Parts: sequence; C-alpha cells; structure tokens
Amino acid sequence: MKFDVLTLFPELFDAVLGESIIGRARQNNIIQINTVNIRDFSLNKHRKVDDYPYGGGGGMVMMAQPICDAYLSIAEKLSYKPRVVYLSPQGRVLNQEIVKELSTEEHLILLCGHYEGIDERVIEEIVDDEISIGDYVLTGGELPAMVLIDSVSRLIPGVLSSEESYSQESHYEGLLEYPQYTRPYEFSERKVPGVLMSGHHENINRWRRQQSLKRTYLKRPDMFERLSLNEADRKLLEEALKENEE
Ligand SMILES: CC(C)(C)c1cccc(C(=O)NCC2(NC(=O)c3cccc4nocc34)CCCC2)c1
Repeated sequence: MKFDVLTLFPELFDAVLGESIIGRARQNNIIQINTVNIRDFSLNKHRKVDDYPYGGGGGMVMMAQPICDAYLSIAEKLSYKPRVVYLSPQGRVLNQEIVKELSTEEHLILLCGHYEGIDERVIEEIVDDEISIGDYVLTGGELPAMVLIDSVSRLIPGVLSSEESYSQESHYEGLLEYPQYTRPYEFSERKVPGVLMSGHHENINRWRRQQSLKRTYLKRPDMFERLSLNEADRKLLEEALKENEE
C-alpha cells in the first residue's frame, strides 16, 4: 500500500508516522508513505500557494495550479490513475466501513487543505473522494490525513503483529471495549472483578461480551442500533441492565 500526501507541511508527517506500528510497517516496506510539498510547485518567486477569494470575504484560498502540478508530478509517472482523496469538512465522515474500503486500494493520494480551503476546480479536476474525520473546525487536513493513514494501515496484512491484530478483530465487530484490567490486583482500594480472576474462560467471555453490549447500548446508542443481536446477546444485555437498575 502506497500513500502519497500532498501537503504544505510534509515535516508534520515524519514526526507522527515514523513511530511504532506505522513506523515499523514503513521500515518493512509493507506500506510506503511519501509526502509532496505543494509549495515546491508554486510558479511564484515568493513560493506563494494561496490567494484572495474571488467574491471577497476574509481568509485565503489555496490556488489550483500548485496542487494540480504536485498531483501530476506523481500521476504522470503511473500507468494507472491512483484514487485521490481530499480530506475535507464536506466529505463523508470516516468510519471503519470506509476504512476497510480504502484499505483495498494499492495506492492512495491524500490531499490536505489549508487556509479556508482549496480552489473548487481542483476538486472537479482530480479529486475522486472527499472524506471528513468529523464535524469540528480544524486548521488543516494534515491531522485528518494521519488519522486516515493510521486506520487504513492497520488493516493492511503484515502491519499488525498477531498480538496487535487481536485487538483489531474485537474492535471491528462494532462493539465498544469491555473494561480492561492489569496488575496490580488492588489499586487505590479498587479490586479487579472476581470473574476475571476465576480462570473460568466461558464465564470470562460471557462477562466481557455482556459489558461490551451494555457499554455500547448506554454510551453509543447510534452504534448500538446498527447491531443485529441474537437472542443470547439480548438476554445478556437485559440481565446487565437489570443489574444497573438494582
Ligand atoms: C461544519 C464544520 C465541519 C465544523 C466546518 C465547516 C466549515 C469549515 C470547517 C473547517 O474546519 N475548515 C477548515 C479546514 N478543515 C478541514 O480540513 C477539516 C475539518 C474537519 C474535518 C476534516 N476532515 O478532513 C479535513 C477536515 C478546511 C480547509 C483547511 C482546514 C469545518
């Protein structure tokens, strides 16, 4: 899997994506992450990449020419047209389903906006997908691009060790995590739930699933309503919620 990131701030990526799981995957060449500095394609002697918006109003807009030339510097070498994703507030909001869809691509070009946004003709000319990481105001598309790279890379075979990929499956089922505990057994007068100390794996799994169902129901009703529960799960949840009332 190859990511080419078109950005005004390439150095941001090395700091964040050079570490841990993603850093190891890059070293093992399982994924490649290449950044292209849009400013290198400015035709202006002051390396200007933004200009005043037509129609007036505050803020600046990223010009089309440097972005499209940065894109061409990659695309012209390829025999295929790589999928171009513009990280944008107008995009469809990223979720695990979209992450899975993106992870099937061999090569993604990620475009990061800045200032008030980019000239609309860039979107018409080269963008295939607009994706947002959520509804809040950000400074640029760089952090969203890193979020996308992190989430997609975790699905690429070989990126996660067997240990790490365990967590991937449990998360992916669309349920929230059950409560996690590790040593010591007692911390600030709080003990670990007895069932986890019993060594009774069937009861432990039952308790964990019950906790996940209860948490998802209580904390994320939007996520819960997308679940299709079987009879056993429904009973587990009922029992857990009854305990809550007592
Ligand atoms: C309604 C609401 C979503 C709050 C809204 C309305 C209007 C503008 C903005 C806003 O944040 N504009 C600034 C920029 N934002 C993003 O790039 C960006 C923001 C959020 C999620 C993202 N996922 O990818 C890229 C994202 C666009 C150009 C430079 C940064 C946000």
